[in-house]
Amino acid sequence: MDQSKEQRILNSVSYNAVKGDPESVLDCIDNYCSQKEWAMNVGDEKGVILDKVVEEADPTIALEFGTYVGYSAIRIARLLKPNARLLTIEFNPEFASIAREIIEIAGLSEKITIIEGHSQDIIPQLREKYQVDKVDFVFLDHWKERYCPDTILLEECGYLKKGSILLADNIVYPGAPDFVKYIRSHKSFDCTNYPSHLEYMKVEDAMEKAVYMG
Ligand SMILES: O=C(NCCCOCn1ccc2cnccc21)c1cc(-c2ccc(F)cc2)cc(O)c1O
Ligand SMILES: [Mg+2]
Repeated sequence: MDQSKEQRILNSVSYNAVKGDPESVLDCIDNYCSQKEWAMNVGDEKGVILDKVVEEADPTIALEFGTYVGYSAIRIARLLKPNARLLTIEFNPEFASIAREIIEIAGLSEKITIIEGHSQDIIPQLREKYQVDKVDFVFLDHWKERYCPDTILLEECGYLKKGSILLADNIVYPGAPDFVKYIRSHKSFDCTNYPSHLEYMKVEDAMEKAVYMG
């Protein structure tokens, strides 16, 4: 059976990256996806914005929706302080298993927990099953129509505290108009837009940061 694009990305990382070196894994994925096959990683341009917001948040508990092959999970986890951890949710089992291998190559398996399932089912389980009390940083990069309902669910479940930072990918392309409308009009969120480009393309895109004010 033909290999998937995601399997080919894993092959490239496994062959070219330096084991235990997250930067070399990120560079390998960016090189492969800009030169060989486009893939929906946040990429190196928007990745710099992600880095800056993660550094600003300096999270103890970080949450990500949309693991894919683990690129942004590695980007986030490489910046976390010693006892901090990232929980990342992926609903596609093939993607989850490929991400697990790529994260292992990056040497970040101890800091990252991949949870397989749908965000709407996992979010209510985070407290009991994953000992999560509050979430300091959330990266939204899954189905764009889930950004808004999942933000509401996070708030309703009481995971957001004063200063919790949300960062959403693909605000322009593919776009998340209902999320943007909701978050910018919500009195408890302080929003900032970061214009950028779609990963590996000249197409316009943007990220939106929303700080929860309690
Ligand atoms: O669609 C995208 N991402 C989402 C994947 C599925 O996510 C599903 N998914 C992952 C956890 C999870 C948890 N619960 C439910 C669904 C859950 C996505 C798409 C594009 C894109 C841009 C241009 C194109 F021509 C085609 C595609 C770019 C991006 O940066 C993206 O992030
Ligand atoms: Mg994205």
